[in-house]
Amino acid sequence: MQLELLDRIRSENPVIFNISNYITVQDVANGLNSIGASPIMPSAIEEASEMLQISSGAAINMGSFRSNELPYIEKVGQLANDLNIPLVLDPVAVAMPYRQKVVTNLLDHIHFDFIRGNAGEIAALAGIKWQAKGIDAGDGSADLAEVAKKVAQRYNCTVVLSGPTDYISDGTHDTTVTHGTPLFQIHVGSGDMLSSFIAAFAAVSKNNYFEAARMACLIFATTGEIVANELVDEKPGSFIVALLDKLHLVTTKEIADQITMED
Ligand SMILES: Nc1ncnc2c1ncn2[C@@H]1O[C@H](COP(=O)(O)OP(=O)(O)OP(=O)(O)O)[C@@H](O)[C@H]1O
Ligand SMILES: Cc1ncsc1CCO
Ligand SMILES: [Mg+2]
Repeated sequence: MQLELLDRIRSENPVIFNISNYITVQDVANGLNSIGASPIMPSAIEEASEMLQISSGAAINMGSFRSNELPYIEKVGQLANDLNIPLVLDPVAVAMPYRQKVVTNLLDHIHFDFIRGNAGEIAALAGIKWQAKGIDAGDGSADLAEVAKKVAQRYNCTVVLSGPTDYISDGTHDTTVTHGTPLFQIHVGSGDMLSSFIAAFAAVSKNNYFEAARMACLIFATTGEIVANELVDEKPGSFIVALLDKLHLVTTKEIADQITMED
């Protein structure tokens, strides 16, 4: 278990390029900053190349794209592939038909090293029956480990299917992260933060992308769990502030202690 990837993010301070959604962009930027990475969120196609050349990871979030931005999104994906920069896709609400068409077209032209979504989103990409609900996971009865594995094999990448349990698969290896707190669900953008964190962990992982995904999930979920244990009531506003603070301060020892306490 490479918890030291957290220390490596803090010492290397990798630049992480993001196409974010406009709803949660500030949480994603502050989350990356808190963990020790350096976020950048450009929008002009003319500067995509120079911005990617200074980046060590990239995340594309499909939460609020406009159709006229699709050429920019494709260009960023192609450049990240050409430059060998680890690339994460967050296919927000991809069970909706128009988004499904756009995202599957993107996946046909660009190689994403990671896909991170909730159960409704990853089930939609797997073509498995599931009652998705907009940006939320929705309901269904599929075997989520199998759903994650199917998408990983279909797109030759590492998949993170997040939720109360995170299922991680690269098509060959599978694991789960069982830490976290339900408070993540009452803060819109927790998943968007996790997707950008995967890019930051991948940036310092020396190409061990399965471990990068596992450590991003474990450290994010466990930090949230530590914060939630200190909150008296269910307070979404206080949670995000305390989470950003703790992402900056948490040590690998605290994470190790929290997971051995439960495991
Ligand atoms: N009920 C829960 N208990 C524990 N952890 C949870 C729970 N629900 C979500 N999480 C954690 O929240 C984080 C975000 O995952 P989630 O599946 O909620 O993303 P999402 O649905 O894409 O969110 P959003 O659309 O708001 O960005 C993950 O780290 C996951 O482990
Ligand atoms: C609320 C919302 N709508 C599109 S994206 C988004 C944020 C969660 O990804
Ligand atoms: Mg989401």
